Amino acid sequence: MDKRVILMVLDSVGIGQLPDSEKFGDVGVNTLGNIIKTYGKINIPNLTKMGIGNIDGFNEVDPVENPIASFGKCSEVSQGKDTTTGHWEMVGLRVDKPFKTFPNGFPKEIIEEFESKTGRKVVGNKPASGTAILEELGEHHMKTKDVIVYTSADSVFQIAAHEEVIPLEELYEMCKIAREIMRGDNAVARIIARPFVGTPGNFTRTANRRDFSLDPYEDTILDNIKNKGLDVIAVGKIEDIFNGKGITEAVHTKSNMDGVDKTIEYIKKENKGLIFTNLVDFDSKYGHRRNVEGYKNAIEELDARIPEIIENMRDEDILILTADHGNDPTYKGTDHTREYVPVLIYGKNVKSGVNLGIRKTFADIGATVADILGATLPKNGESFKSLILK
Ligand SMILES: O=P(O)(O)O[C@H]1O[C@H](CO)[C@@H](O)[C@H]1O
Ligand SMILES: [Mn+2]
Ligand SMILES: [Mn+2]
Repeated sequence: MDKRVILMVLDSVGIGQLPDSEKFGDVGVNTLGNIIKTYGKINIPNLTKMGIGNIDGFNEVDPVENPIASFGKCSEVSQGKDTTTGHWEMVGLRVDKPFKTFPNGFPKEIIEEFESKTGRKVVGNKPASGTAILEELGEHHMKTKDVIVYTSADSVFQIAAHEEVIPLEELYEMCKIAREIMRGDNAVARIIARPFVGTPGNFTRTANRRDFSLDPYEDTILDNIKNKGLDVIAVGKIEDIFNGKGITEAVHTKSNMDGVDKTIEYIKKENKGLIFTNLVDFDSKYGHRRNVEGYKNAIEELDARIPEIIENMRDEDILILTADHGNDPTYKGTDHTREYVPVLIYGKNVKSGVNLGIRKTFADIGATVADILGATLPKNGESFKSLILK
């Protein structure tokens, strides 16, 4: 049987400050570590067995004697701490020039162009937390049908609209118009549709969020794997993060647990190559909301599903758990945090207990995946396949 890799990104589950985190305004950040510290201990027996506590410098979980996985952590070299940057680096691209951000909102000309092309007026136009801005402007939007445009510390142009006020299709259409406007000098990493429902004081965002990314500017290992005739199956927001480039099949998800379900469904199916999953609730539902308890519960909930993932794997399958940046819910503000990400690799054909140390770049993961699948290696990153395969 062909080898298959299941690469699962636990969105924002970082494991501690990088040497350059201070430059990003992040001191003492440690998403998983600080959550554990808040409670003394959390219930993650499976991550513990895999060796999360054996990772160099991650001291919030006690190391185990015989971890069932190989373990390590990766540094981010790209100049950013957002989802796009993290995932692109992971598959072999380096983002040397940070994506453009708009800390004072978007220039007047951009808003005017957007208004004239969409036929809708804009309110907001500033950096904001997505839930706070609904409290502030949701009611106004419902009365006037003006759309709420906002940004954040990330390179994003976000459009919020009530699903019963503006049909989803129109919202997605507006995102496509914004995507065309926000290119060249104004190339934001993502345009994001933020539909919501409910009544003033009780608004909730729905799972119909869509991200409209830029194309990765070069081929990644996803293209290399696809070009070999293998499957590249995207679960959750992976398809959006790469704007579909290098992906052969995709499914969107409603929640972390739905993401795990759909990943397991694909593990059970006949396919070969890569199953690439992103579990975004950690980040969007808990990290940005600075909801420590919610984040802790979400990690415990994921941990509890690990045995089921493993039981469904074929002998040739290789599972990699990692993350794309941090989002420490105990830290000030509501933004991502610059952190190391964990790497845990498990499979019947993978050696257990190998310490992969501190890898210089997330791209080591992509290089290793390409190497395992016999695809062209990325320009960046060093494969550690020879260290881990039996
Ligand atoms: O506050 P919300 O809308 O969840 O925004 C968060 O989600 C967006 C994309 O990750 C970023 O802007 C981030 O700040
Ligand atoms: Mn992310
Ligand atoms: Mn985020």
